[in-house]
Amino acid sequence: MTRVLGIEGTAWCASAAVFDDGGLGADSEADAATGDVRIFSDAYEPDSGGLHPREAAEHMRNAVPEMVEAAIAFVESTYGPASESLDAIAFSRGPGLGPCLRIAATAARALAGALGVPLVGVNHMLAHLEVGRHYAGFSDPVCLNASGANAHVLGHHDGRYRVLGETMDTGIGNAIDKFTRHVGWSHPGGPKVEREAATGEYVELPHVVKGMDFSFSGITSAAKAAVDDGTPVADVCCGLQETTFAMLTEVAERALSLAGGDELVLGGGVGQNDRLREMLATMCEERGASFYAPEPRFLRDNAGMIAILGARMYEAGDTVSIAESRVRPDFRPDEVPVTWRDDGDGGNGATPTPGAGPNSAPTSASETDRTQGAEAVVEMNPGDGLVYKRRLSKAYRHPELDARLRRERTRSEARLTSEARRVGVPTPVVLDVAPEAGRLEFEFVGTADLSEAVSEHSVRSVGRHLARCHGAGFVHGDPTPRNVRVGGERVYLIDFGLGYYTDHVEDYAMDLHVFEGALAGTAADPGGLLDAFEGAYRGAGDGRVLDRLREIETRGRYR
Ligand SMILES: C[C@@H](O)[C@H](NC(=O)OP(=O)(O)OC[C@H]1O[C@@H](n2cnc3c(N)ncnc32)[C@H](O)[C@@H]1O)C(=O)O
Ligand SMILES: Nc1ncnc2c1ncn2[C@@H]1O[C@H](COP(=O)(O)OP(=O)(O)OP(=O)(O)O)[C@@H](O)[C@H]1O
Ligand SMILES: [Fe+2]
Repeated sequence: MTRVLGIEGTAWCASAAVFDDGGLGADSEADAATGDVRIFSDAYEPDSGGLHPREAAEHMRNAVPEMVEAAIAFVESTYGPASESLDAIAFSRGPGLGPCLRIAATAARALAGALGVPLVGVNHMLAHLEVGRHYAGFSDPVCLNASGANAHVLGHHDGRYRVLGETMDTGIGNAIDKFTRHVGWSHPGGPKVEREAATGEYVELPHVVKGMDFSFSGITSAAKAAVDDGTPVADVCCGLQETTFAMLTEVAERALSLAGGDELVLGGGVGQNDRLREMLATMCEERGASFYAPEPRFLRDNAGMIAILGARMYEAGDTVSIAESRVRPDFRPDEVPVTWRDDGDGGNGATPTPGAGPNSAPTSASETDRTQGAEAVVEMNPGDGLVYKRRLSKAYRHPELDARLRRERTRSEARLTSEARRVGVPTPVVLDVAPEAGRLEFEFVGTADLSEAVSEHSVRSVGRHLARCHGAGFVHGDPTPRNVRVGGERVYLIDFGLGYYTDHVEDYAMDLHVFEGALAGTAADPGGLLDAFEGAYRGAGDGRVLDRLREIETRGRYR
C-alpha cells in the first residue's frame, strides 16, 4: 500500500493532494471509482487579460503552503502523524512557469526534509495522462493531452512515452484563450467558448493537420478576424470548437491506426469540454476502440494526478535527491525514462509494429482485399490491377467540415498524384476521381508497403522522390511507410491526400520529419536507414531542407 502527498504549481493552480491506493475510507463511499484521492486546490484567476507570470507566482507563494497545510491536516486527522503515514512527497517538476515551479518545488523539498520521506519529481504532462490510465485500467493506451499550454498525442514504446503528434505552435487551451482575450472575455476562455458555441452556427476556419502534427495559430487569427468583420461571436465559437477539436480527434485516430491500438485516454483542462469528449467518444466507437476521460477534477491541473504518478514512481524506486531536484520549465514528456510500467516493449497497444492492425495490404496476388486506414476505405484487386479509395464520412465532424475535407483531400490527392508522376516520381495512375463522393480509382502498384519491405534501397528511393516533389513545389504531407509501396526495384509514393503546394523550406523539412519519425517508430534499428534516406535526399534536393530538419529536431521532439 502506498500513500503519497502530491504538490502542483506549474501555472495557475496551487494544489496539494493525498493519494492512498487502499482508498480513503469515507471518501470512497462518495465516489467509489476515484475515492483514493483527496485534492485541495486554489486557482489563480487574473482580473483581466491572460495569466501574468508574476501574479501567478505571487498567488503560488501564499496558496501552495495553504493547500499543503490542508492536505497535511487531512492526513493527520485520517491516519495520524504525517511522518509515519506518508511514503513520499511528489511535486510537478515541469513543464511550467519557472517562478511558479520553484515555489511548489521549495514547498515539496521542505516537507520531504521535515518528514524524512523521499521526494519524487513528476512530469506534469505524463501525470495528466497517467491519471486516465490509472482509472481506466488500460494497459497500453494512446494518450491525447489537450491542456492549456500543450497539445500532443503520446504512445508508450521502448521505455518512453513517444510524441506521435503535437502542436507546431500553441497549446489548444492557449489558442482558445487568445481568441477570448481578443473579444474581451476573462480568463479562462474555454468554458465561455463552450457555452457560446452551443447557440452558434458553424463557420469555416482553417483546419491545419500536417501528417501527425497540427497548428492552431492560423485558426486563432482567422477567428479574431471573423469577429472583427461582424460574424456573430457564437458562430465563431462554434467554428473554433468544431475545427480545433476535429483536428485533435483526427490526429488521435491516426495515432490509433498507426499503432494498431484500441484504447484512448484523454488528459488536460480542455478535456473538460463536452464537445471534445463527445467527438473522441464517437471516433473511438466507430473504430471499436475504448475511450476513457477522467472526471473533471482530474482533467484540469490538480495535485491528485501528481500524487498518483508520484506513487507509481516511488514504488519503482524513482525518487530524486533534494540536491538534484531542480525544476524543469521546458520538461518534455518524451525525456522521461518510464520506470513505473513493466510492460516494456511487450505491449501491443500504442507500440507501433510494422504492418500492424487491420491496415496491411493484401498478400495474396489475386483476391480482392479491403483495408480501412484512418481516413479511407481502400479496395484492392491486384488481379485486375485496380484500387478504389473512398474517403469516409466521420460522424464526429461537423457535416460541412466533413464534406469540405473529403472533397478537398480527394481533389488534391488526384492532382498531386498525377503531378508527382509528371516530375518522375513513381505513383499509381489516377483512373477516375469523384470529389463530392470522396472517391478515387487508381492503378494497383507494388507488392508490399514499405513498413513490410523496408531496406536501405527503398528508403533511398523515398529520399529521391520527396526531393523531386519538393523541387516541383509541393509536399506529400503524410509520407509514412504505409504510404510508400514497394515492388521489386520500384518504390511508389501513394496517398497524397494531405499534400499541398508550398515554397516554404519548413514544409519540406516537415515531410522529412514525418517520414523519419514514422521510420524510427517502425524499424528496430533505424540509424542506417535514416542515413541512407538523408543521403539520397541531399543528393537530389536542397541542403537547406536538411538544415531546417535539424533545427526542427532541436525544438524538442525526442528521436
Ligand atoms: C504546464 C501546465 O501549467 C499547463 N496547464 C494547463 O494548461 O492547465 P489545464 O488545467 O490543463 O488547462 C487549462 C485550459 O483549459 C481550458 N478549459 C477549461 N475548461 C474548458 C472547457 N470547458 N472547454 C474548453 N477549454 C477549457 C482553459 O481555457 C485553459 O486554457 C499544461 O498542462 O499545459
Ligand atoms: N494504388 C495502390 N496500389 C497498391 N496498394 C495501395 C494503393 N493505394 C492504396 N494501397 C494500399 O492501401 C492502404 C491504404 O491506402 P491509403 O494510404 O491511400 O489510405 P488511407 O486511408 O489514407 O490510409 P492512411 O490513413 O493509413 O494513410 C495503403 O497503405 C496500401 O497498402
Ligand atoms: Fe496541465
